[in-house]
Amino acid sequence: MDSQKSPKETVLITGGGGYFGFRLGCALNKKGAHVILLDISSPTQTIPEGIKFIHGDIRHLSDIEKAFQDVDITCVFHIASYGMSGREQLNRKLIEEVNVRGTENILQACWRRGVPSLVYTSTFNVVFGGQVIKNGDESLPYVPLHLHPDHYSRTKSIAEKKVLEANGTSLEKSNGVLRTCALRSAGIYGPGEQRHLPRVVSYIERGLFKFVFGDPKSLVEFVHVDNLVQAHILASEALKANKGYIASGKPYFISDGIPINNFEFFRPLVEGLGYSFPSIRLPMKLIYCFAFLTEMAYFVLGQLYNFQPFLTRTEVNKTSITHYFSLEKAKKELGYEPQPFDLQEIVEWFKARGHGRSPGNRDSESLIWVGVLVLLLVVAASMLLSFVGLSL
Ligand SMILES: NC(=O)c1ccc[n+]([C@@H]2O[C@H](COP(=O)([O-])OP(=O)(O)OC[C@H]3O[C@@H](n4cnc5c(N)ncnc54)[C@H](O)[C@@H]3O)[C@@H](O)[C@H]2O)c1
Repeated sequence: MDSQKSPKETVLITGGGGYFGFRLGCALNKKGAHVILLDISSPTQTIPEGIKFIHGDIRHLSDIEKAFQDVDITCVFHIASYGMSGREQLNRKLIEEVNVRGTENILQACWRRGVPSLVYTSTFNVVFGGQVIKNGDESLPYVPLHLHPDHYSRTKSIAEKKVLEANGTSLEKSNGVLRTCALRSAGIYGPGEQRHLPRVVSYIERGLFKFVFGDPKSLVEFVHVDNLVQAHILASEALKANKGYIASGKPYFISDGIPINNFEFFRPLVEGLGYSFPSIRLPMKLIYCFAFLTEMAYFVLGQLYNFQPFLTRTEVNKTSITHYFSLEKAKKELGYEPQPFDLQEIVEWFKARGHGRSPGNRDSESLIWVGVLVLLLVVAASMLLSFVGLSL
């Protein structure tokens, strides 16, 4: 989206009401593009002038077609998704409808309306299924669908394949073809992020962040929202003739390029908010059993009370098994250069909203939660011991 060359381009962002989609929309708007955000939820922030928000559900082709009508869209950024974390991970039907059927609908609309390019926001999970990966590259195979530990990752993988297979297919309204690529993102962070950070902060504040787990040497990766924005803008450029369509039909891994232990990544946030970083480390297998229990509890009790499961098994894998990837291909072909960021701006963001420890703010609620947590850990430990006993 080079403002010098193409100031009047129109882009459509599915999931543009969400954290990343909105940030991308604002960046593209600043660069001079006309931006349309399509989402079932409005952005939580004020929509800047020049950006149009359309309320629509990607599960319904008619909603998408309304958003596409009367404009010549040059690029679709397909970001909308469902089921990434917490209790959402357990709603298989909705996950499939949004991630798979929604993606099929978006492709349909691109073909019918002659949209020449589509950038899909994918995830590391399409190749990570709980196995150790060190400096993996794009030649890694997809995780076989039946081996995915969760439906979100499985459906993101199906959707990514559909998007990449659509590369080079004919458009109905013109002689051109659709060009597509996929950016496989690490875990996203940044000020105002709503999916992971508030949950982490609520655990810290409720006194539940009392232990870490897994091997301290395990390494994972994150991506600052603005690095991911940069990568998406570069990817859309790399689907154009003047860049030799270099990204056509390809996936790229995108992260900050700094493998780090998951819990160490959050240390500046914990300490910056005035809390002590936990000194207890529990075995990963115990936490995996514990996550299984919390998922079971959600299946049984979630109908009556829609609470947030403390952790899911996928989250245990994602946080404690080494998996990080090379950025070589994204750097070489897209010109991606991740900028350095730290968590200080996030600490400030939370403090400005009244978070952070004040002396003596431990209350009875946090003691109750700690009690529940300990009880579940004891049950998980006895389950683990009986599994070990059975397998001996
Ligand atoms: N957050 C992460 O750590 C992470 C990691 C890897 C990949 N990703 C991918 O990045 C993208 C953005 O993630 P995010 O953290 O900004 O998520 P988000 O939840 O903030 O944004 C997703 C948006 O999609 C919208 N949406 C859901 N169902 C929809 C539907 N049926 N129709 C229209 N819109 C719908 C939601 O309302 C939401 O605004 C997703 O594709 C996700 O799979 C995220």
